[in-house]
Amino acid sequence: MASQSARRWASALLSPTGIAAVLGLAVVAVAAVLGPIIWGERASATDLLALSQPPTPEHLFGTDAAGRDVLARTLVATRLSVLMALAASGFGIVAGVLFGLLPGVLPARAGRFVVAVFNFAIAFPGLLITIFLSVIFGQGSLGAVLAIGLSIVPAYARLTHTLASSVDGRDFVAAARILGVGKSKVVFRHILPNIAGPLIVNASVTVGGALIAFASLSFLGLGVQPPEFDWGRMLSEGLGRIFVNPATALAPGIAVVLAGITFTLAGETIARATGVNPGPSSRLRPWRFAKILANDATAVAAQNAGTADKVLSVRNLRVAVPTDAGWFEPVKGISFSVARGELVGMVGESGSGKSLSCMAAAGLVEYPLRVCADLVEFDGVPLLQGERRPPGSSGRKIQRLLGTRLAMVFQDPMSSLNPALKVGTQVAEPGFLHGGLSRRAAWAKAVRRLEDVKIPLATKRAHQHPHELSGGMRQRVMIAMGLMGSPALIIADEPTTALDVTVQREVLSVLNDVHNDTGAAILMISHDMAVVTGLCTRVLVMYQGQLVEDLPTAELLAGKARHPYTRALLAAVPDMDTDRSLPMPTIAEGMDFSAGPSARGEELEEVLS
Ligand SMILES: Nc1ncnc2c1ncn2[C@@H]1O[C@H](COP(=O)(O)OP(=O)(O)OP(=O)(O)O)[C@@H](O)[C@H]1O
Repeated sequence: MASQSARRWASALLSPTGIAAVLGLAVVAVAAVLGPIIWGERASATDLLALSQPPTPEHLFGTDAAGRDVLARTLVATRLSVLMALAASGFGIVAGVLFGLLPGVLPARAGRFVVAVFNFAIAFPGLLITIFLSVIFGQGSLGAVLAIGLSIVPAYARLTHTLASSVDGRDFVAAARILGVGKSKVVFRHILPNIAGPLIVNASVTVGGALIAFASLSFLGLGVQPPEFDWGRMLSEGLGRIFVNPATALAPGIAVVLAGITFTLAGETIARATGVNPGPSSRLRPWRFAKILANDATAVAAQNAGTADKVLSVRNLRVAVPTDAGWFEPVKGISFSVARGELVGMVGESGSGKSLSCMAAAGLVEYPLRVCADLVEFDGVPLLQGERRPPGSSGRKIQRLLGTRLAMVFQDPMSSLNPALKVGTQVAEPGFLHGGLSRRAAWAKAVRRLEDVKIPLATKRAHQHPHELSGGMRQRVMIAMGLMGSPALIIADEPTTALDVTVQREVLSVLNDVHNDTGAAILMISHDMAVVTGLCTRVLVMYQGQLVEDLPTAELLAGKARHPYTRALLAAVPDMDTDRSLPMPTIAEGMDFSAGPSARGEELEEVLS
C-alpha cells in the first residue's frame, strides 16, 4: 500500500505538471527565503539620477519613481506576498473546514442555521467582503490577512459541507452510527479523512487565489502600507505610471501570475498523487497503430461489407485503464455482432469486462480510460475506428443516432435517474432533444411510453420523482426512456440484479414485449445464466477480458459449449435435479482457461466432476 502511494507520488511528480510545480515552488521558496538577504539593499537603494527609468541592462525592469530597482523589489516582495497569502489561506481554510463540519455535530435545527449562514455569506462576492472587512480591520498587513482569511471561510465551509454530506450517506457512516459512535467522532474519524483529498487540493488553489486577492487589496490602497511593500502595492504604484514606464507594473504582475500558476499546478500534482484526479498515465498511448485504418476509405468500405444485417458490429475492441504500473487491459480485443432484432446474452463472472465492453461499444467510456477497435459500427454507422471517430462521421450525428436508436438500461435505476427531476421530465427529454417535439408533445409521448411499459397510473407517476417509485418501476422508466426514440438495440446491463424475483420477471417480460412490439434487438448483460438462457437466443461468454464462447442458447443448453470456462460456468448453475447434499461446484479464482476450447486440464475435470 505504502509503495503504491510512493509510486503514485513519483508518477505525479515526474509528470510535466509535477515538474513545473516543483520548479515553480523551488523558485518561489528561494526568492522568499533569500530575496531580502540578497537583494534587500538594492531594493531600498534610491538612485536620484535614475528616477522612473525604462529597462536598462543595469535595471532589467527599470526603476520606480524613487529610483529603486523594480526587479530587486519584486524579488524581495516575494517573502511578504507569499507569507501573507499562506497565512490568510491557512486561517480561512481551517476556519472554513471547522465551520463546514459543524452542522454534522450540532443538533439538526442548529446545523441548518449554520448552513444558512454560510450560504448567505457566499451570496456576496468575495472581493466585496474582503474590502468591507479590511475597512473594519484597518489598513496594513494584519488587517489584510484577517480580511482575506475571513472571506475564504464561507466558500470553504460550503465545500466541506457538500463533501461531508456526500460521504454522510455512505454505508460505513451509517454502520458507525448504529454502533453508537458519537457525532463528533463520526465527523472527525469517518468523514474528515474521506474528504481530506479534495480539501487539500483546493487549499493550494486557494493560496493562488489569495495572492491575487492581496494584489487587488493593495491595488485599492487597503493592503500593505509603506514602507512595507508586496506585489500588490508595487502593482498599484506601477499602474499609476504605466504609460510612462510599463515595466514597473510588469514585474510584480508577472510575479503574481507565475506564483498563482505555481500554486495551482502544485494543487493539480497533489490531486494526482493522492488519487483525487488520476490524470493521464505516464505512458501516453496504450496502443500503437502501425497504420491508422481510419484514414483509408477503401479499408473502411471493406470492413463495412457484410455488416448491413447487423445492428451492432464490434471488431477487436480493446479498453485500457491507466494504473500506477502502466496500462491494464480489462477488455482484450473482443469481436462480436448483434443481428437486427436478435436477443443476445453476455455472461461471465464479475469483472470479466462485460459492462465495459458494451459501454465502450456505445461510446460511453470516458477519459482516462482508452478505447480502440478495428471497427465499431452501430445501425450501419461506423462509430469508432482505431482510437477515433471515422472520418466523415460527425459527433452530432452519432450523438443523435445513439440518442434515438440505442437504449441503455442499467443495473441500478436509482443512480441512472436524476433524483432531482420528475420522472416524466426525464422520459420526455429524448423527445425534445432528438425527436423535434415540443415540451408538451414530448411529455404526452412520455406518458404513453410509461403506459407501454405497464406503469400503473402513468399520468400521476410522470409527475413524481424517482424516489417515489419502486425499484421495478424505476427500471421500467429507464426502458420507457429508451422507447422515446425507435430503438434498434437495447443494451440491458444487469437490469434485474437489484430487483426481487417477481419484479425481475415483470421487467424481463416488459423487455420481451418491447422486443416483440418494436423489433429492437436486445443485448442482455448478466451473470445469471438462467436469466440469459430464458430470454436470449444466443450467448456470448466473457472471461478475463476475452470473449471465449459465442454460441446459440439451444446448443449451450444441449451441452455443446466448447470452451472449458463455459462448461465450468454451466456446471456451477444449480437446477431442479441438483443434489443439495453436495457442495456446489465453484470456479476457483486464478484457474487457467487460457488454453482455449481444447484445454482439458485437471482443474477443469475437478470442476466438472
Ligand atoms: N471506470 C473504470 N476505471 C477503472 N477500471 C474500471 C472501470 N470500469 C471498469 N473497470 C475495471 O474493468 C474490469 C471489468 O469491469 P466490468 O464492469 O466490465 O466488469 P463486469 O464483467 O461487468 O462485472 P460485474 O458483473 O461485476 O458488473 C474490472 O476489473 C473493473 O475494475
